Amino acid sequence: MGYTLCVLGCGNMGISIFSGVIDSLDVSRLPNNLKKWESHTPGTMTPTGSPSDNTAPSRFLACVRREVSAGKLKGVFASMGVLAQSIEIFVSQNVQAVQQSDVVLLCCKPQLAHSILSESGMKEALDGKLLISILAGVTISQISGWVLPSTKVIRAMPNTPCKIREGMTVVSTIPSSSSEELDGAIILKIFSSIGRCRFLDEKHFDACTALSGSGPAFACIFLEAMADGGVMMGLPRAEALELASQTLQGTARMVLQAGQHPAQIRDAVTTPGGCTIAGLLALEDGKVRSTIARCIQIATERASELGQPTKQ
Ligand SMILES: NC(=O)C1=CN([C@@H]2O[C@H](COP(=O)(O)OP(=O)(O)OC[C@H]3O[C@@H](n4cnc5c(N)ncnc54)[C@H](OP(=O)(O)O)[C@@H]3O)[C@@H](O)[C@H]2O)C=CC1
Ligand SMILES: O=C(O)[C@@H]1CCC=N1
Repeated sequence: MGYTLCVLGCGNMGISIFSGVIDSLDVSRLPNNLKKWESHTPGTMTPTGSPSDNTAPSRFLACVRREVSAGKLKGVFASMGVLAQSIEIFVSQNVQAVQQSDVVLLCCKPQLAHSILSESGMKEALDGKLLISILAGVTISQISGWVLPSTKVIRAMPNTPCKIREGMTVVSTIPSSSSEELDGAIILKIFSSIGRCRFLDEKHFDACTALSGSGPAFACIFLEAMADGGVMMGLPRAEALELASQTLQGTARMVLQAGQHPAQIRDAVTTPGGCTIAGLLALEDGKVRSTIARCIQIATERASELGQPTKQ
C-alpha cells in the first residue's frame, strides 16, 4: 500500500530525489491526488510493482524553513507536471511532518542537523522509524546520538542527476537482521528508482561524497573546458556543448554498459601519429590526471570536516 516519505530539508537534493522518485512511479497505482496532469510517454515509466508493494512511497511530505522556499518548491513541482497537492509542504513544522511519516530523508545542511533533530518532540516523532541521512560528513554515530536508540539511522550519498533518474547513490551497509530486510528493500527501491545504487561501508563515505556527490560539479568543469576548446576553434557554443556532453555520456556508458576499461577506449581512439595522441600529450603536460585525482583527495578531506562543529 506504500508508505509516507518525508524530506526533512527539501532544497536542491530533496527536489532532485522527489523529482526522480515521483517520475519513476507507475501513475496507474497512485491515488488521484498524485496523478500528473499529463500522462507519461508509455515505456518511460518503471513500474513500482503491485499495489501491495510496501517498498514504494505513496505519500510525499517536504519540509522547509521559509515560506519563500515553499513557493519555490510548488513552482518546481508544477513545472514537472506534478499537481500542487501531490507533495504536502510543511513550513517550519518539522515535527508535525515527521509524526505523519514512516521514512524520513534528512536533507538539510550538515551544520543544521543537530538543531533540527533536537527540536522538541522530534525524538519521539522519529521513534522506531527509518532515518536516512544524505548529509556530507555527519556520521551515523553522531546522528544516532541525537535520536532514540529505536530510530534506525542509515547514510546515503546521492547526487543531483537523481533528478533525471541518472543518479549515483551509495548507501551505508545495513546490519543484517530480519527486521532490517524491509528497510533495505525500501532504501533500494527509493535510490535504484532514481539511478544506480550500491551499498558500501560507512568508512568510504567521505570519498564517495567527493567522487560521486560532488562529482557532477567536477565533471562540468571538464565538460565546459572541452566545449570552450571547440568554441575557440570556431564551433558555435550550443553545438560545442552538445558534442562535449554526448561524448562524455557515450564514453561513460561504454565503461558502465559495455564493461570496457577506460584505457582500452582511449587506445582505440588514439591513432599512431594522429591528433588524439597530440591532444593527450597536452593533457599530460598539464598534469590533468594528478590535478583531478588531487581534487577528489582534497574534497574527501573537506567532506570529513563538514560534520565536525569546529570545522564547519
Ligand atoms: N547538493 C548536492 O549536490 C549534494 C548535497 N548533499 C547533502 O545534501 C544536503 C542538502 O544539500 P542541498 O540540497 O544542496 O542544500 P539546500 O540548501 O539546497 O537545501 C537545504 C534545505 O533545508 C531547508 N532547511 C533549512 N533549515 C531548516 C529547518 N530548520 N527545518 C527544515 N528545513 C530546513 C532549507 O529550507 P529554506 O530554504 O526554507 O531554509 C532547504 O530547503 C547537505 O547536507 C549536503 O551535504 C549530498 C549529496 C549531493
Ligand atoms: O558541496 C557539498 O558539500 C555537498 C556534498 C556533496 C555535494 N555537495
